[in-house]
Amino acid sequence: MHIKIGTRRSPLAMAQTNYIIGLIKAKHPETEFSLHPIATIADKDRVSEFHQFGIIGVFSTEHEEQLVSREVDIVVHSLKDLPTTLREGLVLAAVPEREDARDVLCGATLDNLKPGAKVGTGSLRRRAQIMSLCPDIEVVPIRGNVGPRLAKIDGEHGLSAVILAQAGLQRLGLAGATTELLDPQLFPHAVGQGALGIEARGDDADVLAILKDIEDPKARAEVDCERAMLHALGAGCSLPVGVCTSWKDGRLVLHAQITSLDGRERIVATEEDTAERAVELGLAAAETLRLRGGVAILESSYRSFGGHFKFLGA
Ligand SMILES: NCc1[nH]cc(CCC(=O)O)c1CC(=O)O
Repeated sequence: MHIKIGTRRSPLAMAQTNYIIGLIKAKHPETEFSLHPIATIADKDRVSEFHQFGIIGVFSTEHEEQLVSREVDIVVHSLKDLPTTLREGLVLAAVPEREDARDVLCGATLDNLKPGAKVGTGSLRRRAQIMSLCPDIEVVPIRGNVGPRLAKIDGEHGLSAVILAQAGLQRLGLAGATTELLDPQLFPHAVGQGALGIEARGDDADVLAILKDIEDPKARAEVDCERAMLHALGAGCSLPVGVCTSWKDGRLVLHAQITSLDGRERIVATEEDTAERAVELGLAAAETLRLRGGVAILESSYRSFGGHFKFLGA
């Protein structure tokens, strides 16, 4: 069996793709692979902030074309960057074991961020949540690969800290840069964060059978529930929706938070159910957030999209 893999060229995408090749080879040593690198919208447009792209898949649109045209057979995604609606004919074929899903600070820690300190992040969720915890700091929008983002700490932009995902740092061998793991109950992470997802064609039975062998049922239940919630809210990964999924006596517990962009308003919901009802659990959490006014906050975040080239308030 020969599997063609579509991948971005960024160090993180390459590390993730190679990791998945290793997982598949451990179960099916005879499998051969070829890599088909591609530039996504996110690679071609290095200027816009992510939320300006709206809820389209800035990392996934070109990949889905590669899959549909059969140029490639599978694509490895950071699940948090994969929209909750896939292109017709494509499926989320497998979710392997999840890495640490937490967000982290690199540079200054929460306790020693001084008033006026600058914290770098390109995500509206991280922006809203750090403003909520530390109202007197300044958030500076940054994007780019993980390495260059770390290099901005204490550099020309005067950033005291940047917020990143622990999973990405670990996959790049850069976890030594983490100075504080943020408690996900206080600082919930993005839907799907820390998990990889492999997208394939829904009718490609041979490939789907191989991919099933690297699935982790717990990780799958977690991301199914988180993604069902995000889908019901109509939100994408860059909106201020955070989650923290845990297990209690074999049951899945979903804690979710919507934060206003200025950090002043916070709507939370905590629901639990069995793993088999992961999707229903996600929908229940979305409904609770809606009843508590969370959707109104998201709608006002959407309105701040509208083609502006600066963050609201930045
Ligand atoms: N949006 C970029 C992105 N996509 C996935 C990760 C990290 C790895 C993961 O969450 O699985 C990152 C970098 C970051 O947010 O720090």
